[in-house]
Amino acid sequence: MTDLQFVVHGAAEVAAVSDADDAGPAAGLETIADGAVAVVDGEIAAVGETATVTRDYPPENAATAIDAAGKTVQPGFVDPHTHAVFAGDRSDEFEAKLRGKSYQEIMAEGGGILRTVRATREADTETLLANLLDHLDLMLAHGSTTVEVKSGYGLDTETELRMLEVIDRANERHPIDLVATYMGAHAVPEDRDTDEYVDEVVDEQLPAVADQGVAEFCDVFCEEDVFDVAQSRRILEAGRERGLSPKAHAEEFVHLGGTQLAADVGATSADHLLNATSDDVRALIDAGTVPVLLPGTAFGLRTEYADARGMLEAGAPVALATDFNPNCHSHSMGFATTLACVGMRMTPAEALIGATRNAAAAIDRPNGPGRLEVGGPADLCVLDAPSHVHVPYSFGVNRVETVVKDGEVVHG
Ligand SMILES: N=CN[C@@H](CCC(=O)O)C(=O)O
Ligand SMILES: [Zn+2]
Repeated sequence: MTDLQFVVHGAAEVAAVSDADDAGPAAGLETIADGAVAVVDGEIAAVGETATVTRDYPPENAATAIDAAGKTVQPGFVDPHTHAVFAGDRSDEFEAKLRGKSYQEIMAEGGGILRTVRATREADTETLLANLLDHLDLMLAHGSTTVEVKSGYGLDTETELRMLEVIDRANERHPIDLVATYMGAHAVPEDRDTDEYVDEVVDEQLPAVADQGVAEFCDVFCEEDVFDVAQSRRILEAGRERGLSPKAHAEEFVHLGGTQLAADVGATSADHLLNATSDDVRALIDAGTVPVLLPGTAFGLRTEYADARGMLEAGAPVALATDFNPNCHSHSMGFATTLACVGMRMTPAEALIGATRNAAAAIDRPNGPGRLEVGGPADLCVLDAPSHVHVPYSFGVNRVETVVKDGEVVHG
């Protein structure tokens, strides 16, 4: 006996995302007018026109039914790049940047990441957990149902482990599925030699993280005046030997070679890519490494955006993320899609695919979240808007009305 858990019906549009049968950046998106979705035992049992779906799955038999007249049903967003565990407030740096200070100048003065490191080390674990849960509540309200979270504001074994423990505990009690990334190589701690710190990451932090089994990925900030390509390679290879899949922050401020490195080490994703070249993009495609673009970061720093169009036209599965962190204070994947469209000339359909299915690929979830298809997990949003286009179109407004995780209403 199966339980009809949830039916949403009469939707102006169901934006069904699945694997792409054809080539093309938005392939795999099917929009169904007067659509419906039925969920049985946490899995999507039917997607299609309301008349067809409700014949087999009558809403009156469902534990929960939503009449979605005038509304859109789409997959829950997958946010594959955040730094959401931290303490402290850097809103004054936002003002300093508006007055003309650069991110690197702030960092060189001991602000930026290192300032958040000081605040995070001083914060107790319960405070870090409460902060993360607050951020996750906002992300859920904006339609994210799976979120990657990095450590990297500890930069010592004890605090890095505490951050990862906080992610693990939040994952236990929050509806959002969390994916943990260890990023001890997010910055070089104050008054430390970089090579010595890389030794610590490789010989002390990584083994401790791997022993605890609290992270799936290992990330590194491969950037001028942070970790160079050789240091980044050492860390990512050491992580891989200990079972952590590589990721890299690459070509954010200068072109250093982090993208080629990500491809070389078989990274799951290479992120930022503001200064990546077409050869870099080719290397990512050949290696099966997903490019993750973070348009909120470029927007907040008032820099050029990454070349999303060039990547899409080369055939890359461009993913989008918020990059939520104290320097990029947006919890909203919807806003990321607006910036992707307006700032990077992606279409709303490409942005939806980038924020769902491609984003799931960027955290190595190729068959689960970020899709709305029969047999997939019932993670979806109902938008108070008549089509998926209204998400990027309605900038500054959250169109997410209801969020469903595993067939249960968890928001709205
Ligand atoms: N660029 C490096 N790391 C973060 C910023 C972290 C911070 O400034 O606190 C990012 O991906 O944007
Ligand atoms: Zn980042």
